[in-house]
Amino acid sequence: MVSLIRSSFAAVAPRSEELTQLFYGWLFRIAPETRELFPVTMELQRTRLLRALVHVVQMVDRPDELSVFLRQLGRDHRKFGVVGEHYDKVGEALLGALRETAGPALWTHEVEEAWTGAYGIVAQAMREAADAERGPAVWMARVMEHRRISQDLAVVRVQTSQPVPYLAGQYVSVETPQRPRMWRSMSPANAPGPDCVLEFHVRTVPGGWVSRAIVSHARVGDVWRIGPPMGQMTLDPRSRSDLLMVAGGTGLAPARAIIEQLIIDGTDRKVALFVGGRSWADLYDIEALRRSAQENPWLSVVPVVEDDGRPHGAETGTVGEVVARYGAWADREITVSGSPPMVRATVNALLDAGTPFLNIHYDPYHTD
Ligand SMILES: NC(=O)C1=CN([C@@H]2O[C@H](COP(=O)(O)OP(=O)(O)OC[C@H]3O[C@@H](n4cnc5c(N)ncnc54)[C@H](O)[C@@H]3O)[C@@H](O)[C@H]2O)C=CC1
Repeated sequence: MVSLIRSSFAAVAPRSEELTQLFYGWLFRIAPETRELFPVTMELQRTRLLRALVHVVQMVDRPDELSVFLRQLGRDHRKFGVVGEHYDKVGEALLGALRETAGPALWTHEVEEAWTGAYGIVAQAMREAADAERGPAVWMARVMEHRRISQDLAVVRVQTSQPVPYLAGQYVSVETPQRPRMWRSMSPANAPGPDCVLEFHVRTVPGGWVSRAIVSHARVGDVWRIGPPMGQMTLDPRSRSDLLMVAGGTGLAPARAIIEQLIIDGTDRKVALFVGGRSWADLYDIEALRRSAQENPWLSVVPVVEDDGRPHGAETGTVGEVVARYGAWADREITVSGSPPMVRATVNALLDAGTPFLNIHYDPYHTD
């Protein structure tokens, strides 16, 4: 089943635009009521289905991780008001769109059976997790601070009335009043605490409807909706290994949350944090990080910039290149967070340096 899914998906992937248009067209035809679950403009939404599909296909031979991801996704979809029968309609639309995009030569009976079986497993895992969940589908959060760090970057702190049950390093989805129904992933930059405060670091991304609205227009008093925690880039409570964290830009947020958690736990694990920016000005939190390294001898912080950073004591290059120059870090548990190209480049540089793949943790994280 795995190889049939992979090979047929590889064949339709170059026509992803056609596939997603067909899928949504099909879905809204057979289940018109689902249209109102999506934003008014579908432009950005289209790529999201495909990304989720790619992610599932990539993990299909790693059932444990896939199952955690699907259960989180199922719980997350409760916030949309997704109900059981929507899963059947989505399956029908997905298979129909795949069949039409693939064409009869590729879409054999065996391929159809493989996809039907795989979709059944995915939908069942999501539904079961959603049905079993007793906690809230969303948390209401009030913006209590909006600090504009630069033209394109803001730090926003929100407070929920109930604790959001996340672990340091995880991310949540967020919806703001400026952009209804446009949910975006964001990693809290702080460890969970009794004050129910979550801190987010938001940089405007090109064409970023939500990120620009947050940086420029979010106000104290706004009420955001927060979805349940997602992601597997968390501390393994059984592990005693030292850590290496590689963070690019605002990908610093989850690394910062993990460091805060280690401080709370009174760790004795050594932690090396490589924090990258394109230029020195991008390393918006470097002073606080350096102070933290002075106070906590187990923490070392290495700033990395792409342009010549020597005057500031920064290393030069992309953060992945620089970290791999130090060797394989084979005895460390490793987290990588940042833009998808940065994560890809960093993981590849580490693998080339000889790092065991299983030591590297990262999440499928997109902000658009
Ligand atoms: N859990 C996670 O993984 C999180 C990810 N993010 C993501 O992090 C990103 C941060 O973006 P910005 O702050 O604009 O930082 P940025 O895109 O300017 O990247 C800064 C760092 O990443 C490296 N980098 C960027 N593109 C690269 C490439 N193609 N190959 C190799 N290295 C590359 C740069 O050399 C620099 O060290 C956003 O895409 C955001 O969605 C943010 C929070 C959490």
